[in-house]
Amino acid sequence: MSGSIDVRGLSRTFHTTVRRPGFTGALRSLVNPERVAKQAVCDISFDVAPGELLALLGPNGAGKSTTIKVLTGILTPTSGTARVAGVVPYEERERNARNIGAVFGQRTQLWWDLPVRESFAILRDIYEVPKAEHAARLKEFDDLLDLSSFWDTRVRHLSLGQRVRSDLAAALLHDPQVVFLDEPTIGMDVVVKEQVREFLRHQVEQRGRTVLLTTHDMTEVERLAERVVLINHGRLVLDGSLDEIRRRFGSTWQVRATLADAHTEVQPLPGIEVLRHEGARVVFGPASCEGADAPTVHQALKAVIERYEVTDIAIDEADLEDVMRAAYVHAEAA
Ligand SMILES: Nc1ncnc2c1ncn2[C@@H]1O[C@H](COP(=O)(O)OP(=O)(O)OP(=O)(O)O)[C@@H](O)[C@H]1O
Repeated sequence: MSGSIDVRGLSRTFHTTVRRPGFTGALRSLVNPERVAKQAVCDISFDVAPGELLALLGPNGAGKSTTIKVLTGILTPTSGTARVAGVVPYEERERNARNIGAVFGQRTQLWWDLPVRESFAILRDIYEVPKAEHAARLKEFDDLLDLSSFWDTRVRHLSLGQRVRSDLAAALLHDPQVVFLDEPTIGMDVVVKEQVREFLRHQVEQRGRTVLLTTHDMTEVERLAERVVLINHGRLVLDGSLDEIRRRFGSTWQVRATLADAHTEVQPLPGIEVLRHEGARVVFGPASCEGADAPTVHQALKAVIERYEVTDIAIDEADLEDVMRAAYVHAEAA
């Protein structure tokens, strides 16, 4: 389907040669190489609807980049299938390249020794974008990303933030339906990060582009994504909206209460534990971080106020960083 991503039972194994230590080890490795298999992605399935922004999350080495490399046609899967805008990326790389744009935050697809604007012109010719359309799009991107202040500079002299903004523009100049972004704002300052996020929001909300994003930045996830897919050790462990994930793993709240009478005997409440108790100060938390019975922070607040006479009460809600940490811990234990 136009603009959609469809991944079914995708697996990718890498075979590498282990280098034995020392000089004799190196010689033995040369004569009798020891091969090990690493399953980077294992039987994952998910889809992204046209016009949706999905965040693909997971700890280091989880298999996110490998997945993106398959979807951009750089890698062939060991088994399973992938379709991007109706095209099998690793079978029809050129056709896929016309439908997609990709930014790998750590690398550039621009010509190192050319000024940015010349790289844009080369890409215009490669993708056969009409001149007027190219100029109009460049103007639109300049308004959002402030490119003209540095687009006559050679790529090798750009700062990281300038380079990634240029890469983003370059990836989208041929107006692809699907955009892959692998840690696009890594190492950027907060102002540039926000500029890039605003640009991406525009691409999704105004231009209806489909975006698959990997990031370790939870603020980015919170600002941009409605749905996330979490992978761990190459396996998909979670696929849901941010709201669902918060409901499931976000019960790491604490309710801090000051009791009117410091001698009150404090007992746990249904689904609520006493985490700390010193004189009049009591900290309550969820008895379990999962399950349908775990009370929400608001239910806990109500329960504490109904049960105890308090002179002061405050809540600390879990932020997305805590929620994802709980989800990772759950994935690790599964
Ligand atoms: N070309 C390769 N050859 C051998 N192993 C590889 C290759 N590429 C990736 N791997 C391994 O596959 C696993 C998944 O790597 P991948 O780069 O997909 O993870 P990631 O989720 O993107 O991690 P990060 O968040 O650190 O970027 C890792 O264990 C990695 O070492």
